[in-house]
Formats: sequence, structure tokens, C-alpha cells
Amino acid sequence: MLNFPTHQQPTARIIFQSHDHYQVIYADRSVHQAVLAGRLQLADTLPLIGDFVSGQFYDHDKFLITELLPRQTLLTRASNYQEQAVAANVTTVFITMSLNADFSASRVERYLTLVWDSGATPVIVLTKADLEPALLAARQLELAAIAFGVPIITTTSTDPVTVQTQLNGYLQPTTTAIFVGSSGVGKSTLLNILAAQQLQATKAVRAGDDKGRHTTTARHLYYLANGAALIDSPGIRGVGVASSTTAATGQSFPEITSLAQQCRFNDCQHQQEPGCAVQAAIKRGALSEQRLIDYRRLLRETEYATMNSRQITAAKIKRLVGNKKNLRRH
Ligand SMILES: Nc1nc2c(ncn2[C@@H]2O[C@H](COP(=O)(O)OP(=O)(O)OP(=O)(O)O)[C@@H](O)[C@H]2O)c(=O)[nH]1
Ligand SMILES: [Zn+2]
Repeated sequence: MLNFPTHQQPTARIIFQSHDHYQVIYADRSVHQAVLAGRLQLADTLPLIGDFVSGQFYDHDKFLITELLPRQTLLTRASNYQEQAVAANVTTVFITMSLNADFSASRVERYLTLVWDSGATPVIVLTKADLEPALLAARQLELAAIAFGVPIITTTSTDPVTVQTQLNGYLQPTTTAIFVGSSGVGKSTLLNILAAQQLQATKAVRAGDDKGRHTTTARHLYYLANGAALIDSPGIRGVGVASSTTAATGQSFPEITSLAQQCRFNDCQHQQEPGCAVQAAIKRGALSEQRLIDYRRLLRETEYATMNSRQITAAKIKRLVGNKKNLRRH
């Protein structure tokens, strides 16, 4: 039997969700199609993958979800400045990054913020060590400098036995782990090794798929034999963890960066400040206003990418209040 919270009504766990279609698993590992009771459909907080719910069976084996049980943790990400829930009751987040093209220490930093915010514990997992043996030591060192004691595991799918021994220590019967990371870094591959069976069809070459391989498009929760739960999730590159930095934004807009050096104030926001060289350039037609708008948008996105959810909300409110003040002035 799986390790579920006890409750007076039958308790199940959500292992899949697509719009209003749910799948739940029972403590005896039986899987059932499920729907939300009408009352829950209108609630502020909808059940999501990883949630424990209670309810009752109908039509023999279908499950009616009538109550969402309290969450221990909630993993979210920022998407279009909106906080978006990823999974509930996750205890361990494997921040998965490949040692080749995908590698970025600053992205790991942003993932770490997301994970600490959620209440779960992070573990950094580097994949594809076989592809970049020469870079391995330097990249491990680079990460160690920002990890502050968070475990760093190095894996290669060419050595599945070592993958299992390295990761099994983090997979207790009470664990719910999730793999997050860009598409193609090898999350499904690790999951398959851990489950020692094909849970996700990795590398399944399908006609019409130009990448020639399966891509995870929906989140699923799986239970391992020992009772540990694992969630596979689609790549979340660029969603809440934008890969560009504020400095990189400046590099993409060199003309604005150089104009800004002529602004009267060092911290000029190029709005209505006196002596703003950027606004002056727009007035005389040397710079398009759209360019400044694009610059601001990207700057904002990269700022948000480094903030936690509370900071994002605060920044949004500040911006809103600031805008209202500006409106009143005109
Ligand atoms: N050389 C090498 N290839 C790997 C390794 N791990 C995974 N791959 C390959 O990388 C490709 C992508 O692996 P997946 O496991 O599907 O990646 P994913 O992170 O689940 O990707 P999404 O489902 O798109 O999020 C596959 O062709 C794997 O065989 C590794 O350690 N070494
Ligand atoms: Zn300015």
C-alpha cells in the first residue's frame, strides 16, 4: 500500500491532469479516471498533479473528487508574469541540466530560487557526462560555487547502474520527486532508468516528429516499487527561468545602452526624467519608441526571472501603482 495521508473519506492522489480530466491513484495502486465535483470546479484552488484528494466512487470505478486536502509544498513557476502551479506535495526537485549545450550555472541559480520557494529540497543532476568529459571538472566547480551545499550528481545514461545507486538514496517511500529542466536534457531517460522499465517512450521515433524522438508534453506522476513517487514534466526552458540576464538584455540593445550613458541620472528609467538621452533620441527620430518598449519588456522579464513569487507580486504592484501616478500627472 502507498503512503497516503489518512482521512475519513477514501483518499486518492492526482497522477495526471488535462483540463477537467483527471487520473487518480489509490493507495492500493489502482488507477481511476476522475472528475471534480461541481463545488470544486468553482473553487479558487483547483487540484493539480501531486495533490491528495478525497471523494467517492461512482459508475463502479470512476472517482468523484469532492475535497482537496491541504498541501505540504507547492512548486510554481512564473509564466507571462503569472504564477503558475507546477505540482503539489513535491519533496525533492531534481534540477536536471545537461553538461553539453544546455549548461548554464545562472539558470541553476534561478531554479534553486524556485525550489526553495516551493518548500521542497533541491538536488542538482548533471546529465550526459559522456558527451563532455573534458568540461566536466570545470563545470562541477562552477556549480559548487553557487550550490551552497546542495548535492550535485553527475550522470550518464551509458552507466544506468551508477544512476540508480546515486539517485536511489533520494527516493524514500515518502518522497515525491520531480525532474525539471530544459527539453532534451534526459529527464525521461533518468526516470526510465530509475523505474527500470519504459515508463515514457524515450527515443520513440515517430513519423512527422522532426526531432525524431518523443517529447514529454504532459506531466505524469509515477510510483516506483518502493513507494517513492516521481513526476516527469515537460521542459520548462524560458518559462519562469529565462536564460538571458539583465546584462545580456543590454547587449541585445547596444544603441540604448550607449545612449543611456549620456542620461543625466545614472539610474535613469528613460521615462520622464530630465536630461534623458534616450527620450531625446526618440523625439528627434534617432530611436524608435518600439525599440524602447521591447527593451523594457525584456528587462522586466529577466528581472522577474531572478525573483521569487513574492518579489514578483511586489514588483507588479509597484509598477501598477507607479503607472497610476503617471496617469494622474497627465
Ligand atoms: N549521450 C547521452 N545521451 C543522453 C543521455 N541522457 C539522455 N540522452 C539522450 O538525449 C535525448 C533526450 O532525452 P530525454 O530523456 O527524452 O529528454 P527529456 O529531458 O525527457 O526531454 P523532454 O521530454 O523533451 O523534456 C534522448 O535521445 C536520449 O537518449 C546521456 O547521459 N548521454
Ligand atoms: Zn534616460
